[in-house]
Amino acid sequence: MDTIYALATAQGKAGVAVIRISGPQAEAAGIALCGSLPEPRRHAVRNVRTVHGEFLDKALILRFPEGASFTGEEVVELHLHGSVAVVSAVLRELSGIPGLRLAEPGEFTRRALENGCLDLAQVEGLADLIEAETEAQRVQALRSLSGDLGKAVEGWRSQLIRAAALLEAVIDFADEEVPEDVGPEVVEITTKISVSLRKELAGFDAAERIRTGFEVAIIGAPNVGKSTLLNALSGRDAAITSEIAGTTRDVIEVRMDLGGLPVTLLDTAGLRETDDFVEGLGIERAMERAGTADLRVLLFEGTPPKEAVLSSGDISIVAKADKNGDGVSGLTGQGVDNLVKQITSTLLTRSQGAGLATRDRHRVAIRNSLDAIAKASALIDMGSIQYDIAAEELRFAIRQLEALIGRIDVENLLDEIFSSFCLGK
Ligand SMILES: Nc1nc2c(ncn2[C@@H]2O[C@H](COP(=O)(O)OP(=O)(O)OP(=O)(O)O)[C@@H](O)[C@H]2O)c(=O)[nH]1
Ligand SMILES: [Mg+2]
Repeated sequence: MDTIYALATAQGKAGVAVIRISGPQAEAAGIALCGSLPEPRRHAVRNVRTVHGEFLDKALILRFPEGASFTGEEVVELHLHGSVAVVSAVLRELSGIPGLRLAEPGEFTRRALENGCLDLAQVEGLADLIEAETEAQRVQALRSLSGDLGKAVEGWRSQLIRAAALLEAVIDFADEEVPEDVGPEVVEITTKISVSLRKELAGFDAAERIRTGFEVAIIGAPNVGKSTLLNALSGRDAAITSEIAGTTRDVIEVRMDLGGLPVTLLDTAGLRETDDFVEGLGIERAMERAGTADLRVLLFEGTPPKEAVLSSGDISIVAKADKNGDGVSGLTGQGVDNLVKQITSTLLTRSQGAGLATRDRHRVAIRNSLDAIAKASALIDMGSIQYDIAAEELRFAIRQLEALIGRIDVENLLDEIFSSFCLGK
């Protein structure tokens, strides 16, 4: 196993830069650079030098022994001055030590997974935490990182193993005196687990939205002030506005933090019949994105349009409140705070009940597991003659849950998951 190293902090000037070294030669490499290392899990200040004794930097050194580090391996951390020159000098020195090489993106975390320090769902939680930009994302990512999904899966798994074993015991005794019927006990287990799995599925949409963000589309007729409102909501001049109807063509996206929720606001082309080819394309895009958005804010003047594009929970609001009385005005800011509150509370309601399953991969595994458990229950109802097939279904359900946390069958997933990690993580 190679010893790997990388800059763990961001590139560029900073107060501190941390270089992390992990693997069987981490301590030897640390000693080569620093002369000596602190006690395990303690820190010490050392002069970092080249092998020829040239002084590179004065640094804080941390050492974690094998079995008590993030990766599970020997780890040495060099907390250097956050200088581009210092970092490149130390990296250059490390590259010259035989047996050491630069880590690939996510490789430290990959080793943590391989050494059983984290399960796959925790690895995904860590990736989410690093990506997190809002409070709701931070809280959810920390929950994933804590291993709650793994614990839940372990519970379901051990009960399903028991259920399958009960069925298999009956099969093994088939020619002998028939033991007490295990059907009712197995069905009790599968029913209980199905309820839990269904609850996880129910919380998936909210959790997934918190992870990737909600989309809110501003729609309405041309010239009602959609782009002006987007600019007012986002606090910047993101979209072109003009008195010419049909100004906006492409969908303009602005990322925002609303009450801790990640939200992408969409400004769209004004909806109307048009002979203008390009405007027509814009309207098609507007309809499409508005259709898939989580929430639509319909701006209108005069009588409220009976728009088929709206679904329940959507917001329609009078535009240009400065002229029309009630409603919202992107121009003067009137009613903007209220609209923000309304959007935020709608989305907060939808983000309630977020579950532990945050990715489509989780949803599919839970769905497959549930389906197999349902099949098993139906087979058990048909009598002990079907117990062997029912047990097979349960074994399939167990494997789906095992894949969920990376116990089995995940080699092909790893490259994809780790490709989203940055260098040094
Ligand atoms: N009085 C008033 N004028 C507004 C308000 N919002 C926008 N306007 C004006 O209305 C015109 C159209 O504004 P836009 O924001 O470009 O309208 P839009 O809905 O994006 O229009 P399209 O992109 O063509 O669909 C501009 O001249 C704005 O200055 C408002 O709240 N009050
Ligand atoms: Mg516009």
